[in-house]
Amino acid sequence: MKATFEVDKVSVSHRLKEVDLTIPSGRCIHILGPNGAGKSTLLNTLGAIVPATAGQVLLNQRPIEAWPLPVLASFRSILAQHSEAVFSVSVADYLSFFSHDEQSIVPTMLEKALEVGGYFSQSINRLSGGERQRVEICRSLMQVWPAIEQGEAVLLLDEPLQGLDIRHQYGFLALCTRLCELGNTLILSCHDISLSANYGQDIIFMKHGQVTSYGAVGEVMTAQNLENTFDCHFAVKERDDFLEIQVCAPIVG
Ligand SMILES: Nc1ncnc2c1ncn2[C@@H]1O[C@H](COP(=O)(O)OP(=O)(O)OP(=O)(O)O)[C@@H](O)[C@H]1O
Repeated sequence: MKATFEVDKVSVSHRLKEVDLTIPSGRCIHILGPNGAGKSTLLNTLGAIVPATAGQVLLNQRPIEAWPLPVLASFRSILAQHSEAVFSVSVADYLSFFSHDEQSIVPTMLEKALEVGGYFSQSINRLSGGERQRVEICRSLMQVWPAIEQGEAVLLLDEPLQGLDIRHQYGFLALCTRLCELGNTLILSCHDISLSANYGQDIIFMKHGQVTSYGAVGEVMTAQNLENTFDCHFAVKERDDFLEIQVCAPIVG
């Protein structure tokens, strides 16, 4: 079963305004927009955490609120922007709650990208912000790992790159590409425009609770769209396979 979203004129009071989107399965979609644009709200509405006050979200033609929670939880995972406090358990114990494998706690593909094995004996509450974020990304993916292996997962990640050092940012983005190649659908919010330009397949630009532009990176990653979204001057240059994004200055007045 491949996951497809149809978002039909979805509003959430004072937070989202008449959002229309069709999101096919197997894509790696980055949501970009300034603070307060509605990125987290959109992710939470797609994930059935925040209900729409008008319009409808369909997941595989079925209203999102009509999915039984245990079924939804078997293939849809959410990484929240701020992780909840956890009891003082070791990282190994924490992750083992979400493990589907008796041989090793963390799947090899995740360990290669996130390198959490070195923290197994440490208490989760004593990790640095970035270390904790890697553990939380790992947890969110392990939660639906059988669906990921089948290429049927929907991964909704709110600012997953937050706090990651450069090595783990690139490791994680390469992992995202691999997960989408398997057929999984990945939707994440991000504040690093250059990384999104080069690692996202599709971009959703948001501002003031509305989607201002949505499409393949090559079509929508234009200086005009960036300026409209962020109120800054931009230069976009294509170099070989690489899109170079320069922020020149905020638009004044
Ligand atoms: N629980 C809530 N109840 C009411 N309004 C909220 C709630 N959470 C967020 N908002 C408001 O909704 C708007 C969109 O917030 P949202 O968190 O979706 O933005 P965002 O694009 O994810 O921002 P950021 O980049 O700062 O994380 C903001 O104006 C915010 O103040």
